Amino acid sequence: MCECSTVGRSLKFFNRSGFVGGLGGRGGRGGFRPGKSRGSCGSCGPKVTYVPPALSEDESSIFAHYESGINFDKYDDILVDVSGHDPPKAIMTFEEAALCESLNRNVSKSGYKKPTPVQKHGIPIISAGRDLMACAQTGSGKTAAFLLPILQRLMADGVAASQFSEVQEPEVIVVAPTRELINQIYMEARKFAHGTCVRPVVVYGGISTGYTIREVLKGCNVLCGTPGRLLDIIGRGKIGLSKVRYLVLDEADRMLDMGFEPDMRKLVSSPGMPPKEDRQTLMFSATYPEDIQRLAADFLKTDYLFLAVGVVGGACSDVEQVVVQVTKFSKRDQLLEVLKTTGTERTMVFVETKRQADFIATFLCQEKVPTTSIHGDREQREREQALGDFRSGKCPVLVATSVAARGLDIKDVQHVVNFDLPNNIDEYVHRIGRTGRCGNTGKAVCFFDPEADGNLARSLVKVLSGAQQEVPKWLEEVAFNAHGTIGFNPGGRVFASTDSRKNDRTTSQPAAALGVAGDDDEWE
Ligand SMILES: Nc1ncnc2c1ncn2[C@@H]1O[C@H](COP(=O)(O)OP(=O)(O)OP(=O)(O)O)[C@@H](O)[C@H]1O
Repeated sequence: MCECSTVGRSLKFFNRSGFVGGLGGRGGRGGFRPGKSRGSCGSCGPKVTYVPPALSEDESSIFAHYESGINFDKYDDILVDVSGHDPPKAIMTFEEAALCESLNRNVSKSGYKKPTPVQKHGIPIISAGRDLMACAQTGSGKTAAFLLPILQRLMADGVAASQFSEVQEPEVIVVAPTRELINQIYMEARKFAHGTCVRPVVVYGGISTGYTIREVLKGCNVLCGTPGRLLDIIGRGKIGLSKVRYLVLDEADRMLDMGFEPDMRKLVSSPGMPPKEDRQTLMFSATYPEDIQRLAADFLKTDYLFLAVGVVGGACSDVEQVVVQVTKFSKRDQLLEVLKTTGTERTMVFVETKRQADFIATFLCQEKVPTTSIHGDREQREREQALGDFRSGKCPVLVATSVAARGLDIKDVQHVVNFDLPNNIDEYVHRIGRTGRCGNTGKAVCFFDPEADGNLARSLVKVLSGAQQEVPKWLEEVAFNAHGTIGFNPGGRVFASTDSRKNDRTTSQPAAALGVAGDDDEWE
């Protein structure tokens, strides 16, 4: 998606506010000069010339990881439901996965001792050649659940990247909705494939197309991409699809909602792409509205398996959720109050709009809170710098739009603040899932303005009770008043409870009505 259309808005804001940067000491005005590159599609505005810094080849950086937390073993208590015909038996250990030696070595260097439930079930399902729609809570290891069995198959078959081919023919395509997330998935693939002949490559908007093509032409077995850039590279004839064996949709519900669905349809109908009967299609997310599940079936073989770890769409129970009643004008002071208690602990603050992200980040900088920001109006260089400064702890506060809501796995994020609530509950579940990952605990504070957020009250109450969190009395009242008594059942579920093939009736909100990211940001 091209970002050109947003320049005018940003310029106006920056000129009026006199903002001169300070978001983590970088970025700011420089990125918004007229005439400076804003386009990512390559066909409008000046060419994007950004080339990301070379990656370290040092093993300690490739295998850097954080420790699993005190609740890691509690994953085993979560109910798992696999539906569909004849599912293979789950594995209990990585040894049972019978990974080849180099993959096994990379798994242990990554600090993985035992598989999480989505891995215990997902690995044998994928190894058995089945299509899969998998749902498991945020931070519970879905990435390795698809990467390990795929890489195992490629390694067992002796697949090797060829740098002598003008058209690269990857065996695997992984798509995800945001640049930072696809880059993270690529880094995981690179880690697990380390020291083998399998070569992952990543393509996404905001970086030089020439550089991207050169990287692809060095050899490509696992192509990770955001949809727009992926289709662009395919359209330039640099990628042949006839060898694709695996198509993975991470954040699958997002990839199939109205924002990305056309691109996904274009991808699967691109020349050379094997039909669904001749490839394995794998979908992963923590949330799956039922209508998206139905739509997803178009991409999957009819005998696909549905794996649900816990309640589909449920929030991670390792995150303590607190809801604070606010008014529009008290939010900024309350944010400062919250940040006073969190001190220098890493905190993500989610806001509704790009403009609001800049505004709040500037405000916090002025209040001497080292803060940076990430959203779709920042150049890729700035986005990566912001994430780097947040990861390193240089800026312990990151103000973000929903562009950072899904998938990002950042060490030591202890707090998530929903300064503005998103307009759909799934987005809330993903946002708070940036903390409390891999068995660690975390805290999420959400500012609830009854004037603005009343429509979310009911689903919020249900998410809270579903994750055994305290539901404030006032919130129950708001939910009750917003919807009356009929159909209001705080203890009930707002989620698609399971595989939509089991249900005749649709209970969830149509994805079309949910909109896309839940804010004004462009994701790709
Ligand atoms: N078996 C394991 N043992 C230890 N750590 C693991 C294991 N599996 C995954 N992890 C780590 O847990 C963290 C979360 O994993 P991952 O990012 O794959 O979660 P996810 O389920 O995809 O989350 P989200 O829904 O937010 O995208 C990562 O740092 C990953 O390296």
